[in-house]
Amino acid sequence: MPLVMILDDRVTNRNIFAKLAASISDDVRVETHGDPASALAAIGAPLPDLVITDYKMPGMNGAEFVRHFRQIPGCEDVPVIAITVYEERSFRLAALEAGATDFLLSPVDHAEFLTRARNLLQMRRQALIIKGRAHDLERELQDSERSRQQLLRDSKERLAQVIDTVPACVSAFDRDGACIFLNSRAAARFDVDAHGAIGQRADALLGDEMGARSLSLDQMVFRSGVALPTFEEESAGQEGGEPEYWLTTKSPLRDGDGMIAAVLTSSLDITDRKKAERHLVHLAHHDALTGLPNRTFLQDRLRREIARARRGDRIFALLMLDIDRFKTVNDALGHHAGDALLCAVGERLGTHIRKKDVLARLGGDEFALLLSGIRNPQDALDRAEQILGALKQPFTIAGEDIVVGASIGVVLHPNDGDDAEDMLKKVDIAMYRAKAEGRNLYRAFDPAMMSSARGEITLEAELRRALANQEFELFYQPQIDLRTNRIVGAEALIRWRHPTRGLVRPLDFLPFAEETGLIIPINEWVIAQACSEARGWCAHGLPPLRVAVNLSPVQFRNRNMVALVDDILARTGLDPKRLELELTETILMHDADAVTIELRELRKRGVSVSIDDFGTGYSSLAYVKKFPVDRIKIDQSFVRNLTSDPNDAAIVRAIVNLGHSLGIDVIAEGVDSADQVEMLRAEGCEEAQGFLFAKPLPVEEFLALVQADAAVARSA
Ligand SMILES: Nc1nc2c(ncn2[C@@H]2O[C@@H]3COP(=O)(O)O[C@H]4[C@@H](O)[C@H](n5cnc6c(=O)[nH]c(N)nc65)O[C@@H]4COP(=O)(O)O[C@H]3[C@H]2O)c(=O)[nH]1
Repeated sequence: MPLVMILDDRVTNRNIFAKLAASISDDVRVETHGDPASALAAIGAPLPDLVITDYKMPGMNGAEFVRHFRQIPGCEDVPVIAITVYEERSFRLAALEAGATDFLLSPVDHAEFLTRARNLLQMRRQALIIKGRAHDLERELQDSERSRQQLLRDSKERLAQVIDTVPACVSAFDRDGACIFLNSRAAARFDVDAHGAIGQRADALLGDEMGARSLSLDQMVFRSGVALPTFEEESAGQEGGEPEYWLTTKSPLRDGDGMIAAVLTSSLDITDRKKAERHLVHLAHHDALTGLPNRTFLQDRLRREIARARRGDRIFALLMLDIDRFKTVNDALGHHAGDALLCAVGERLGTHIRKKDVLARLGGDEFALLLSGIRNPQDALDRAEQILGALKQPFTIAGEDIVVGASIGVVLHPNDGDDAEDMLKKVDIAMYRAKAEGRNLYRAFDPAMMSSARGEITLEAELRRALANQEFELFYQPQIDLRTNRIVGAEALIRWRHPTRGLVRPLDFLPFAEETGLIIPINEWVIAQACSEARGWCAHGLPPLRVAVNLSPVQFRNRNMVALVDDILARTGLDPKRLELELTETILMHDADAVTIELRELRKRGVSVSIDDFGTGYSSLAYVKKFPVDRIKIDQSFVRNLTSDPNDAAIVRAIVNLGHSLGIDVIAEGVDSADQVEMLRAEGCEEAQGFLFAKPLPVEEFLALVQADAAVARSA
């Protein structure tokens, strides 16, 4: 039953390590100690098979503890893992010299802890078997009546036979450094003949470096008379191949007089295990899609960076970034394109980091950058600016040029936090703020952001309450026929009359509603309310105006739109011809065939369909042919500079011509000047909507405007 001894002055660590060690196998026994002195005092039969000790402890550090431990009979070759936050060579050397077998860096990665501990326990078991066999042989040597010379020759042969059965390279060298035997594995490893090797020196057999190391360690055994603790060593691979790893034990071999005749070295090839261990550790720390470090890796490096920064006056920064419009690309071009975009973003970010920085993918479209050793806070902001610039350049994905951009949050250590979780939370808040403030920008964390971040947590609850308490209302923005100058329809635009914040605009809560799925009930309310109000307008003696409502991609994906619209039209009694659904290109591109079927059904009922924000999405202009639509809405970004930018004028002309060639009407949105109207009219654009005519208006004001318009029409 293997015994694992845990030594750590912190009770939390002790408990965690004890639990981990106990999970290695059912028969493992675990003993914990809080201070080195009591751990040393408690050592007796049975001896521990593995010791895991903290390095920094009050009273005695890890190196001193190991030194004392090694002096206890039987503990010379018990494997010891030292846990240290120090990566510096000097600490490692001190612990190695004192006899530690291996290291783990604090904070300890659980997967790494388990693999190391499991391997060392297994090695220990094998080492004990080898030791037992060597011991038997030694006894035979001592008991034998034959002459010492004869005895040595016989025993060498027997030793070779026994040792040949051991799954390790085993060799013995005498005091002069000459080989007295090699087992067959060692002979094969060193590419020599086992008999021909007898009498040769270690450096001739093992190569200069390994040979010299082996000889000097043998001398230590000759001098001390005790076995060396098991240690790991690395050797150059055969024929210049990958390096090989060994777990080596060296113990004295005594003759009949009790004199040390030779040193027995057994080396177990652990190369495959090392590789498997590294692979496992790699998998646990990397993202499968991009191959970049993952969140676990980042957290680990962040903790180390904090520990290191505490000891010096270093500052470092953590940047978290989220790809703007990633969801749109994913929805429009599919998951493969989304994956390709993430890999391309990862690669581009990779060209902007230095060797000591860490670039990680945290999941979804979120990446993080740990910038270590920056000189001042401005450095971090400059780097954020550079990254924004780099990500603004288009990516070519699936043959399309895609422009994305990013929102970046920045936190600094020690100013913004002194523990990893806290820093991650704050950088997330800063990034969220960058997103909320318009995307494609960076924001450094500011404590004032904490209160608004908490506000966002309650936003979901508030939106639910708003639905239940009917805090939403619809404003209407008139749509004008440019040929007659009459109001022919209106776009319904949602507003939230918040009990304390006043009137909230849609872009301040709709993106959040999209993320949480609350957009579905909200939009259902919008369609029902718009249909119900429009149905009532005729009672005011108004002409049968068209009413347009915006649909969200989420809503189209999750709902049977035909059934929903049928139900609302039946309930409100609105003539289907008066309802228009505004869709974005994203909705059309996603699952185009299914959307087309639904749109055909809706149009059969008389409902009309328009494409909103036309020209801003990914579809080529010709793509619109595929879809059953009645109207294209030219995005306001093209209308804004229509009279000053020839490119925008050309785009508007192309859209109008396209519409006409397909028999589709065109409406321009965001029209706010008479010059724009003139140009649109000259191009043949049928309708317009914008502040020039009216802003979105509360329903009563809108009705008053339409009544006035109708009066003008009557008097004309
Ligand atoms: N600068 C300028 N702006 C003009 C002008 N004319 C109209 N606008 C604004 O442009 C937006 C037009 O609506 P949209 O493109 O569908 O863009 C809408 C739409 O995408 C979304 N939205 C509004 N209501 C709903 C809704 O009920 N459901 C869904 N799914 N989305 C909605 O929110 C967006 C913003 O709505 P609003 O804030 O009401 O902003 C409106 C409107 O006030 C102009 O001449 N100049």
